[in-house]
Amino acid sequence: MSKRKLSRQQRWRIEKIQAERARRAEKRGDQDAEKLAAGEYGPERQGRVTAHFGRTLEVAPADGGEPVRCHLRANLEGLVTGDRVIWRAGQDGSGVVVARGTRDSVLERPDARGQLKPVAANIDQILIVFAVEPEPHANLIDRYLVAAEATGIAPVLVLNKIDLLPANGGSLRALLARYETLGYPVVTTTTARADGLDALHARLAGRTSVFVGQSGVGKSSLIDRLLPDEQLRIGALSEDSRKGRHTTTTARLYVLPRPATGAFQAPLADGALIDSPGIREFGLTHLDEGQVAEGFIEFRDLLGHCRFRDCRHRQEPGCALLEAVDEGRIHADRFASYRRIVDSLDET
Ligand SMILES: Nc1nc2c(ncn2[C@@H]2O[C@H](COP(=O)(O)OP(=O)(O)OP(=O)(O)O)[C@@H](O)[C@H]2O)c(=O)[nH]1
Ligand SMILES: [Zn+2]
Repeated sequence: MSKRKLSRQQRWRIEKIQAERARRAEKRGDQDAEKLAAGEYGPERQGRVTAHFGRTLEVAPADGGEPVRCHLRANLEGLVTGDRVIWRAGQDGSGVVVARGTRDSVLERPDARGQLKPVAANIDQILIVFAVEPEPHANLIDRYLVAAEATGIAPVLVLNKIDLLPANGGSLRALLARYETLGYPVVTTTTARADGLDALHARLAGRTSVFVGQSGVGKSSLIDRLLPDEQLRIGALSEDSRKGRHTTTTARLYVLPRPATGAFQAPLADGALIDSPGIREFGLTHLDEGQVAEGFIEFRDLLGHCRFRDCRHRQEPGCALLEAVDEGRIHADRFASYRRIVDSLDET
């Protein structure tokens, strides 16, 4: 079969599918309009998307209660987990989403073709999980921080498995102190003690968070402890797995239950966790050299102050960054890390 013929056939198929989709969407739109006009839907309510499967969404009512399966009005596209929406309840227990609220933040991931797609919205903080074992390199922490800074979402460093920390704190404590000096919040955790997650609970309260970090640092263990309601998670998973390969891209929002014990029990506001395998693998993708430099927060005030406008901060005279390194205002390790990350961009 010739290439041309194949592509014509493909085009015909695609057009047919699109026409069918448009027809269905129109029909659904007409039905919606009729139902909305006939008062078959209740009043407008606020909610938040907890999961999405194509054009079907799960929406948690803002005023509490079980999530409701909703479909989208024909003119709404591209909603993701975490989106704030206006929805109306139908008479059959399902609902319709009629509007999307503005987003505070969006987390994007490359899809199968390498194009960035939003996967979750309205995230307040990215929890970068590290552990005493496997021991993190400063460079790895910096990579995550740069990636987080590029999203505009606040990063938080979580050092897990502190039960394995030597009595004097070891070199890791010193490393993390450096990041605290830069202004990054650091939380330490252990799943080995009942009170090991107290500081984390406090950090999660009232915010929407995602966990990222390299394999083996304890993300699953932490999340299992935060969401002890196994049924909830297993139910969500089996539902996702029916969708086959979509599992990796479908993010789910969990409202965190209040901790049953501990000092934080009463005053905590509800927190939420958005999780998916794709989000956990979040790392350094699609950044250019400028974004990497911006991702080092102590560089920011200096950028644009080098003698040469196109300074690459290597050995140029009058480089504001190199001067700051010489004077100790930028830590030499952080600068070395910056260079390593930039060099790795050239390789890809
Ligand atoms: N000593 C100690 N071990 C822990 C702690 N938290 C988790 N672990 C162990 O570390 C190992 C890895 O934990 P996981 O929760 O699977 O790590 P993960 O980050 O989810 O790893 P991936 O699923 O590969 O991304 C397991 O054997 C856990 O039991 C902790 O606080 N202290
Ligand atoms: Zn420079």
